[in-house]
Amino acid sequence: MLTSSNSERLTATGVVMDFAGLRALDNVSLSLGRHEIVGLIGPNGSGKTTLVNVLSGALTPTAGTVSIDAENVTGFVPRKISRAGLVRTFQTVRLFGTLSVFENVQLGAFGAGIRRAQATKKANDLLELFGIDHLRDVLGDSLSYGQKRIVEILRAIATDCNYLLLDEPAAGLNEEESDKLLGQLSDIPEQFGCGILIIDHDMNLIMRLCQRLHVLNQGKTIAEGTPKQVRANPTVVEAYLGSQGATDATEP
Ligand SMILES: Nc1ncnc2c1ncn2[C@@H]1O[C@H](COP(=O)(O)OP(=O)(O)OP(=O)(O)O)[C@@H](O)[C@H]1O
Repeated sequence: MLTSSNSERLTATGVVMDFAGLRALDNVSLSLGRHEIVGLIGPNGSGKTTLVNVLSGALTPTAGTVSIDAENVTGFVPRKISRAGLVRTFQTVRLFGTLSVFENVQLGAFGAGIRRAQATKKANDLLELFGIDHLRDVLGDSLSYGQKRIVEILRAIATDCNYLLLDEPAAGLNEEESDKLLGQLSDIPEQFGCGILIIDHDMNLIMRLCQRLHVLNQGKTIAEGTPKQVRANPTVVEAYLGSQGATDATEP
């Protein structure tokens, strides 16, 4: 695994997020390099999506800072955050249903200010690389759920982002689709210099895909480490994984 210098990292430091009396995030610090995949896991309501919302500019934290490549971007609106190199996907897929797969991916590049010729090449290359060239002219609305997920991810990569936040990309996928997604995601950091922060409840996917895990419970970080370390952590097993998850999930 390549390592990123400090100036090439997404970093959250001491993030606090309060919602009218509820502390959804309590002093959370996390960092992501451009050449790694980090998993953000924890039980329902532990603050995972809130943290992604803070990182991507949808929420301004009550306290703490977010920086991208050493630039303090705390409180920046999502558009400015994406210009700084961070793009996210959502729990519910947001594709343009009446546009083709190719057009959806190309639009991602246009949105980032990439010119037509280069955007077209980029979309063509990505469809080929991810083995969905045959779906090029299929409309977004006609895709299977798993196909929509991957097109959404390609649309994000087409922006030339350096940090990709994926919120439950495997939700609703069957085992075969989830395995396919694993293969498609695992090369992205090395191939595109784009680090991935992934939230998912599919522990089989998370444990095999991620180099590091960050575990939240009730808004607090309860563990950080490799999948192996996290799986062996009794606090995490008690709060989230349970004995079933701890033994079922495998890593390479
Ligand atoms: N906009 C909001 N207003 C008030 N409370 C909120 C808001 N967004 C989140 N919360 C609360 O903050 C806490 C953390 O929620 P969050 O959605 O971040 O958890 P999560 O770990 O992503 O959960 P899940 O795995 O179910 O998606 C929850 O108690 C939730 O109800």
